[in-house]
Amino acid sequence: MASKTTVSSVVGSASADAPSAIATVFVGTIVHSLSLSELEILAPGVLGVSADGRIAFVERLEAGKPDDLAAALTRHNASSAQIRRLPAHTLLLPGLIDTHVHAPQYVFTGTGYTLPLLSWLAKYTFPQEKKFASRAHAQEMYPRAVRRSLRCGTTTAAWYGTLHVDATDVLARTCVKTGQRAFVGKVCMDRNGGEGYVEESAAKSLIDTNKWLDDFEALKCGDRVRPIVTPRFAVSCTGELLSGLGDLARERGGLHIQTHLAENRAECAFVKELFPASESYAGVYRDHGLLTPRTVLAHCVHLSDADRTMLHETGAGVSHCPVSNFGLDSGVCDVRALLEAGCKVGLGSDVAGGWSMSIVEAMRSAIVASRVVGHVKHAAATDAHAAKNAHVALSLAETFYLATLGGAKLLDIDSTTGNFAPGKEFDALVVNLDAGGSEDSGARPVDIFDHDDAAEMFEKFVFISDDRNISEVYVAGRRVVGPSGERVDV
Ligand SMILES: O=c1[nH]c(=O)c2nc[nH]c2[nH]1
Repeated sequence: MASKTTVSSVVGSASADAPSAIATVFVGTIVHSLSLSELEILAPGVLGVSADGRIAFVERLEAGKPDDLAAALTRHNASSAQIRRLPAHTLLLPGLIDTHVHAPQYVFTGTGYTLPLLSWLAKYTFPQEKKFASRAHAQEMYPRAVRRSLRCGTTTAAWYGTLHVDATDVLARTCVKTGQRAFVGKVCMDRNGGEGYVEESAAKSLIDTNKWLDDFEALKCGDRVRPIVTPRFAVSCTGELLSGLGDLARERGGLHIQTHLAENRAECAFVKELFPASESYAGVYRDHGLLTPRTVLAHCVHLSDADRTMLHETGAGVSHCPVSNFGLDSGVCDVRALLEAGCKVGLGSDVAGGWSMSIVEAMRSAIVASRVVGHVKHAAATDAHAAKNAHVALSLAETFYLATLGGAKLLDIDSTTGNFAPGKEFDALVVNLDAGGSEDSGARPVDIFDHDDAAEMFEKFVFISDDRNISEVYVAGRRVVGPSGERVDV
């Protein structure tokens, strides 16, 4: 499809230049995270986006005082900007961040949830991933996965591809073309793969990874789509490959790294057999130079206190994937313990271990998972005092932080995205809570009533909305999903 940028699809276009004029001003209910515990609800609020796609200002307006908006526009030199008044029952939110998702697995999402991890990999995952040896297959499937992710409001994704250099190149190009902010990884594995789905040696895997990184540089897609070094997990990588990838990430200027850690008990036992000299599964990655402040570790369900301390001390962070942890019956991650240990945490859909691309679904499941952890601890507590202090479940504000600013911190892009702090790029969702049908059709995912205030509308977004409610998606000021859900070609 031909490249097309319409005036209405761009509220600005991010560049590194000096601040530019304010192009668009949104007026309505604005919600974003200031920190783990602070959710700011501006009802009403006003947010200005510069012509360069960055957030120029965001502030509260005094309800019922129209002069307040005029004063804000004058103060910010925005009187000639386009004003977008958001209707009632509409929220302006920062874009969602999926810190762990497998693009080739999109094709079998929703199937296979009767098998545990290692059998599931053998039966579903490796046979499907193998098909991406064909570039044509990748060209057909990857746009579907990335568009679905954008449609669910994911403005940044950390994608796993497959072993194949060519197909992973297609994935990166798809992210560039569709406008999603992304990290894209060529998967590496030199043992314990499926039939015909394993690299012949550590050396070959490293040669291919270097080639893929060289190709990536040649794409010249700037910072918005970046490579991420991707050893699949310790089960499928020899020590030689793990160390080689750790060295490569360091030598190439501190590249991001992603892998899986301690998802399932059988997997943990297997890793113990494969790496008897390491202190723990987390220790395997540390011993091979893979725990850095730019490392994203998916799952982390079965960790000890010492492992959590190790993650905190190395700066490596966790992608919490609750939907997948339920889907593959892997266990329940204690996110509170990770946060208390000072670990960075974001949310991951982990399609297709997870059955949904939606980080909103991940938020709901994160709340449920955290409550389950609390009940289990409560039941195990030996006295009433211990039971009372057993656990504090994740709050709504904390969970939204994990889905946005927490994910940005985990990926080390929080100076660019994650909330609406001035200077960041405008990655945002317009959420229409009236979407899906007429008021009396019974077809709406969300029904808003007169008694619902802004906080309650936001709570309904988290607990009962679906992708029909996400009417517009912006990345760096560019609209990548349109008002009625159509894709804007970029
Ligand atoms: O949920 C998961 N999905 C995967 O593809 C995978 N590979 C290793 N470990 C994994 N866990």
